[in-house]
Parts: sequence; C-alpha cells; structure tokens
Amino acid sequence: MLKNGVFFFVDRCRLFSFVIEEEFHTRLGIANWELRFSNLEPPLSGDIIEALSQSNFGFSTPVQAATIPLLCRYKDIAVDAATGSGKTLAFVLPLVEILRTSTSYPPKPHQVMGVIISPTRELSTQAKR
Ligand SMILES: Nc1ncnc2c1ncn2[C@@H]1O[C@H](COP(=O)(O)OP(=O)(O)OP(=O)(O)O)[C@@H](O)[C@H]1O
Repeated sequence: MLKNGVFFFVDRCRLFSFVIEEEFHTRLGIANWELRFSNLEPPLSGDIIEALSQSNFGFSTPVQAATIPLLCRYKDIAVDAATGSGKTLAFVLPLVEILRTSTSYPPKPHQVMGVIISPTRELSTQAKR
C-alpha cells in the first residue's frame, strides 16, 4: 500500500510492481505530491501540455504522476485508486500521446485507433467527456 492509499497490481511480474512503488515514493518525496505535467518523463507533447495548461491542469495528481510515465512507456498496469483521484486522465493522456505518435496518425475518417472498455454507462460517459 502506498502513502496515499493507492494500490498497484502490476502487469506481468511481481518485481515490476516493486519498481513502481519505489519510484512513486521517491517522487512523493521530491515533489511533495505534486508534479508538473511538463516535468513527466517521458515528456508529453507540447500541445498536450498546452491544452492541460489552458484547462488549468498544471500539476498531475499522485495517481497520474505514478502511471502516465509507465503507460507512455507501453507498460501494462492495473490501478485501484479512490474516486476522484484522477484515474480518467491517467489513462486518457497516455492514450492520446501514444496515438499521436503512431504511424497511422492522423486517423482516417471513422478509423478506430483505441478502445476504452468501461463496466458501466456512467463511466463510459465520463471517459467520453
Ligand atoms: N491533474 C489534475 N488537476 C486538476 N484537476 C484534475 C486533475 N486530474 C483530474 N482532475 C479533475 O478531478 C476530477 C476527478 O477526476 P476523475 O473523474 O478523472 O477521477 P477518477 O479517479 O477517474 O474518478 P472515478 O473513480 O469516479 O472514475 C475531475 O473533475 C477532473 O477534471
């Protein structure tokens, strides 16, 4: 269990989940729970940072700081975190980042480039927004 109550159950091997926890604790110590989106590694695209900034989203939440860099490195992860902790942006931002750098970007009309599976209509609506 991490300091903020977020649990990580991570992909193909148990060792990898330790790496995430260590990294996350280190980040908490350095950045005091707040990391600028523009400081995440690997870096997000400039226009994504700009769009976040225009929405007054300058700092990532802890769950975003822990997961966005891993997802942008194509790691498979599962996260269980509190309601309202910012999980939606945590998976949407890497998805957009990866799609934008994919060879088939920009997409053709009606081309499916990603799939988000939600267990309820409410969550689907939230992800769409
Ligand atoms: N980095 C951020 N800075 C400021 N606000 C944020 C940030 N990330 C998310 N938010 C806002 O926090 C609120 C909750 O985020 P979100 O709905 O993604 O949480 P969640 O963990 O997915 O919640 P749920 O468990 O209900 O699906 C939303 O209004 C969202 O716009």
